Parts: sequence; structure tokens; C-alpha cells
Amino acid sequence: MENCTVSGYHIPAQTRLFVNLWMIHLEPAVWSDPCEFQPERFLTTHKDFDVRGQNFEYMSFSSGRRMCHGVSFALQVLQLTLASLIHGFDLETQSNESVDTSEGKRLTFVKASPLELLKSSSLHGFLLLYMLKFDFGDS
Ligand code: HEM
Repeated sequence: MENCTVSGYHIPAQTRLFVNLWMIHLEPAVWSDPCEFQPERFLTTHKDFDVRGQNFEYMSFSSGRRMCHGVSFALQVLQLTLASLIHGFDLETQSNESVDTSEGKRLTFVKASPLELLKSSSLHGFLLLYMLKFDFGDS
């Protein structure tokens, strides 16, 4: 470890640096309306953005030598889990109110308010509940 200078900032040797991915992902110069949930931006304006550490504006799995080792696994499991949930459940809120997507204040991000969904009666949905050991209460 040596002293170095990054973008004009002097970083003494042995400094522990934290990269604030949250701020990077809310940079308005890159992301228009950064607080809006607009997944379609990844099909249009940002369709060429790579999440595997090549675009420093978009680093959910970080970048470089210490980036996430589970990135390939995570991307596949996330897709499978989401697809299974959508396939197995009719997703609705209690009285069709919109979902509160505000974030809780933690080191890692959690929803500020719990997501309450109505259970589906499909066999696939029940099997999924059992496999994932979800507790959806009695709704
Ligand atoms: C959506 C899911 C995931 C996200 C967003 C994610 C994100 C990250 C990030 C940002 C880091 C870097 C932390 C740092 O800078 O110190 C990291 C590290 C790491 N992740 Fe993940 N991760 C995910 C899932 C997984 C999974 C499923 C595995 C394993 C199967 C995994 C294994 C690791 C390991 C071993 C490291 C440490 C790498 C190192 O320090 O050399 N991650 N992850």
C-alpha cells in the first residue's frame, strides 16, 4: 500500500476507503429522475450499461478484484425467483393501493414498510411458499 492521488484527492497509505454505491446510483447527471422506479431505462437509455463492473456509473456488484464473486449466480437466481413468484402468485395489494417503495434507513436497504400481498390459490404458488418457507400470514 502506498500514498496515492485519485482525482486530485490525496489518499494516504493504509486508508480504508468505502465506495458509496448508493450515491453513484443516484447521480442525476447519469440517471434522470434517479429516485423514480423506471426499469424500462435498462431497455432504452441505459440498455448498454453492464452491471458486471465495466460501467462505473452502475456497479451493483462493485468492480475490480474485490467485486462480488456471486454475480453470475445472483443474476440467475434473482431472475428465477422473480419469475417463479410472478408465475405462482396473483400479486395484489390489500385494497389495490399503490406499493410504498420508500427505503428504510439501514446499512443495507430494506423497505420502510413491509410488503403485504394476497396469497394465490394456485398449486404452484403453495409449493413455492413451502419451498421458500415464506410466511404470508392468513390473508
Ligand atoms: C443481488 C445479489 C448480490 C449483490 C447486489 C451483491 C453485491 C456485492 C457487492 C457490492 C460486493 C462488494 C462489496 C465490497 O465492495 O466490499 C460483493 C461482494 C461479494 N459477494 Fe456479492 N452480491 C450479491 C450476491 C452474492 C451471492 C449470491 C454470492 C455467493 C454465492 C456473493 C458472494 C460475494 C462474495 C464472496 C463477495 C466478496 C468478494 C471479495 O471481497 O473479494 N454475492 N457482493
